[in-house]
Amino acid sequence: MPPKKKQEEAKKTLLGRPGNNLKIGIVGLPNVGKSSFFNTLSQTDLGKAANFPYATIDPEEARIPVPDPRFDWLCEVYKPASKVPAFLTCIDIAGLTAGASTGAGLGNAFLSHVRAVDGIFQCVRAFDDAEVIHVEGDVDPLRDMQIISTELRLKDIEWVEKELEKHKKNARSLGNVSLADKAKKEEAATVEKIYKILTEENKDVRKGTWTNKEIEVINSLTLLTAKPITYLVNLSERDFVRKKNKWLPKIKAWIDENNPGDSLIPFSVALEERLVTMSDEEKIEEAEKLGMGKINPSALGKITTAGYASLDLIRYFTCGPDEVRAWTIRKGLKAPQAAGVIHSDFENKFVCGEIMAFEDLKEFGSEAQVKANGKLRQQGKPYEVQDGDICYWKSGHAVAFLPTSGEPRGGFTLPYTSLTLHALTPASEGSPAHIYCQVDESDAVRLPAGGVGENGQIQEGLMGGMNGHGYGSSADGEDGEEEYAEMREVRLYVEAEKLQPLFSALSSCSALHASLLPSGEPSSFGFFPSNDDIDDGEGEWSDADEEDDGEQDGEGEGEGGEEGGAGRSIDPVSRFESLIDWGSVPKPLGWDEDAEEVAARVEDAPEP
Ligand SMILES: Nc1ncnc2c1ncn2[C@@H]1O[C@H](COP(=O)(O)OP(=O)(O)OP(=O)(O)O)[C@@H](O)[C@H]1O
Ligand SMILES: [Mg+2]
Repeated sequence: MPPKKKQEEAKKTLLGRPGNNLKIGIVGLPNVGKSSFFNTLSQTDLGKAANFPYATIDPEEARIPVPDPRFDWLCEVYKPASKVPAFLTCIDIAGLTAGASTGAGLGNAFLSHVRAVDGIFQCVRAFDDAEVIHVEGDVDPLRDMQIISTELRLKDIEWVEKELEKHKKNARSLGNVSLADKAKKEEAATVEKIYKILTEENKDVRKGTWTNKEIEVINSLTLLTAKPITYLVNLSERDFVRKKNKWLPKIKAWIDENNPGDSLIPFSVALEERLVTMSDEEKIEEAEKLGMGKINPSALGKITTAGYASLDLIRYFTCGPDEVRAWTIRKGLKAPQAAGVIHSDFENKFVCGEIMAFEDLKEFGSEAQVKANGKLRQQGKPYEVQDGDICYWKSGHAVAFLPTSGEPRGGFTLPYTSLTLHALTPASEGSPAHIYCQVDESDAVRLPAGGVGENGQIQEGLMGGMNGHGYGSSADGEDGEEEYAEMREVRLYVEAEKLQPLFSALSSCSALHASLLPSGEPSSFGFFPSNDDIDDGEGEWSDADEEDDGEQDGEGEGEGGEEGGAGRSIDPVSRFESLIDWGSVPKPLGWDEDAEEVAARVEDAPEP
């Protein structure tokens, strides 16, 4: 018991709005270079190797690709048709003026824009240029930082005061008994604590020490000073190149004193503006000309990477010949929710993920080698996705893990390691009995060519519209055109006499979709004997890779198997067979040559 509790406590709730679709806002006094910085960001082609669509959502909002050498490496290796890196959504916010919290300048409108973002790039002017007017008269980054810090804190104080009032009003009606009242009191205490941090301790809310419960209260208040800040110090090109500026040490000292731990990145908008139209080679040439050495002189990649990390964002990859793509998620997300950023079906019908770490793929060189070294893992719902994971999600109503060609079980092999079973259609005129399955094509390509297992016939694209039907729908809420087509439906046609071994194999699955069951079955999970019914200690998943536990005694020994035998009260094979009138199976349209033998037998079948 105790260790479990400890573990739960170790899991810290994250500050900030929950979700994966987080935005960072560029904040600063007027005329410090925010818009120029935003423009260079939104024009930049940070993942140059990648041919991605970066989208300017509107003039003030842009999705900026976040550079990642791992992504570049994956693109090299998979050579996919489409490459989609991770993005950071950036918003250009109008300048803030002293007194904004009381309505000066754009005042509250400005602050509501800050409230709407999840993190802050604070642009600090440290360049001298008489031509560029400073609203405060002269260049003084410390004063500017103080102004912004003060305005954000004042606004938070005002906001928290209102909240305190509300709690005080309610307090009189609260008792000591009900749990709800107790929770209200706790919440009031937290609001009190937030107030003290801001007023007495003079700290930003994110610099306080909070319990998970307190963080939930903070998150519900969307406080400005709870948002992470990355300080971007805008230098003249000359100062940036020579790495010298009289303000920098002072700015660092100010941060250490006021907001210890926040990151500081010096850059030069003036230089970035010149670099933005150059190719990578030209940028390096330019750096050499400036005496900076053989480097990419731009700081934009560093900035987006820091902003992405400040929001606790990480990425996992999906890789294949069609697409290599990075998916942005919040740190700490479990597998189903992480899969859900691709498609909500992946979350709602989550089955498992086949996951390898990027480092393992890089070390072993190929997926096959990763697998051979036992580093390709099947992960279930509790798995916390790690930065750099390469994932294949499996979803569906239920998945049957069928033996692959190397490891026959119950005498049946298929060219897929897993099938999601949707429906079993009894024979009708013009069509034999078949099972609608959903297969993950990434499974198929990993297995030997040929496609058809020893005993089954898989026909794709046979019966018109419904076969080979892409399972995709909009993958990404924002740009509805991208389809996620990795999963597809196929019909699996099976010779009558081979049906029994197939069902034997299926009988080792933990669950099947309700439509596969005889009508009147109470639940899709109750069809096969549950673990409680059978005394065989079989785990929840039956997987071809799993060690045989003795129950599959027919393994590799051809037809029939012994499933449904000793210890099982239900015989799945006869149940399935009772569903189908195999005697009336006519030759299906377009039955291909591979299936000739099958077709002949089907034709020979006696008329009903
Ligand atoms: N490092 C730099 N060196 C010299 N000039 C710069 C530098 N950075 C920005 N500028 C100049 O400062 C001026 C103001 O920049 P910009 O319009 O981007 O500021 P802003 O912060 O967006 O202002 P506002 O709050 O009014 O929208 C521009 O003329 C820009 O070219
Ligand atoms: Mg601007």
